Amino acid sequence: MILELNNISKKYKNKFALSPVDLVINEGECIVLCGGNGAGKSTMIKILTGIEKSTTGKVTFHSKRKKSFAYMPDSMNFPPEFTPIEILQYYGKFLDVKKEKINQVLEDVGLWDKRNQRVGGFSKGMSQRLNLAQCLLADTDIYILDEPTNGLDPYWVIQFKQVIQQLKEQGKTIIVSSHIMRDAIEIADQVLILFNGKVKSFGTLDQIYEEHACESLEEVFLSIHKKEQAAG
Ligand SMILES: Nc1ncnc2c1ncn2[C@@H]1O[C@H](COP(=O)(O)OP(=O)(O)OP(=O)(O)O)[C@@H](O)[C@H]1O
Repeated sequence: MILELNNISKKYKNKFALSPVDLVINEGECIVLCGGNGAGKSTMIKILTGIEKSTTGKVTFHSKRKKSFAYMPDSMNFPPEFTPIEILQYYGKFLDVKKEKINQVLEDVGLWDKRNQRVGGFSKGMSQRLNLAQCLLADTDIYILDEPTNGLDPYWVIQFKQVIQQLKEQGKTIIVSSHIMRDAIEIADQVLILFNGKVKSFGTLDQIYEEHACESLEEVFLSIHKKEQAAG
């Protein structure tokens, strides 16, 4: 196991954004946190990364590295007057990253040709790819990505999935949040389904389909939705 959540919960005022959850994540797996708007995906990610303090419980990283995870937030406001290369060099200094790695990451996210352009003129998708690039700079065991495919066009969604595949081949652990079920189907080893701050399922797609007697994630979501509505 590389990451452990024990009795993690988050309450804002009187409402649970995340009801208490225990979770074990194994090394080398890609976990997709799936759920609709307000399900608790970002809350869980923020607790994992330490951005938010949990109301109860403890997160334990079992990585032996100094930097135990890299993080891609759902959006980043990069200083508009800087260029991708300047921004990645800045991050690279803290991470002790070599120039070659910065160049490689810029290639991987398709920003090599734009490396000297000011990011103030970037589209949402280009900024999101730079956001992914800053996350990929770190050589670490766990990559935590919050809605990484947001704003990406279909070509870059496919490229993103290839980047994830490469990380998996290197034995990295990846935690991705997404409300796009196709993302989960294509990249997840295990899917965690959140609904109204509650973990409704955690397992492989086959396990989840069996548990809910469904044949697709869409059906699983509809079935959870119906049950929750019926329960009031
Ligand atoms: N800082 C906050 N203060 C109060 N409530 C919050 C705060 N952050 C999140 N919430 C609430 O917690 C719940 C879960 O929100 P969260 O952002 O984790 O959902 P999400 O699954 O990431 O949704 P989305 O796909 O819409 O981004 C929501 O009801 C949200 O309104």
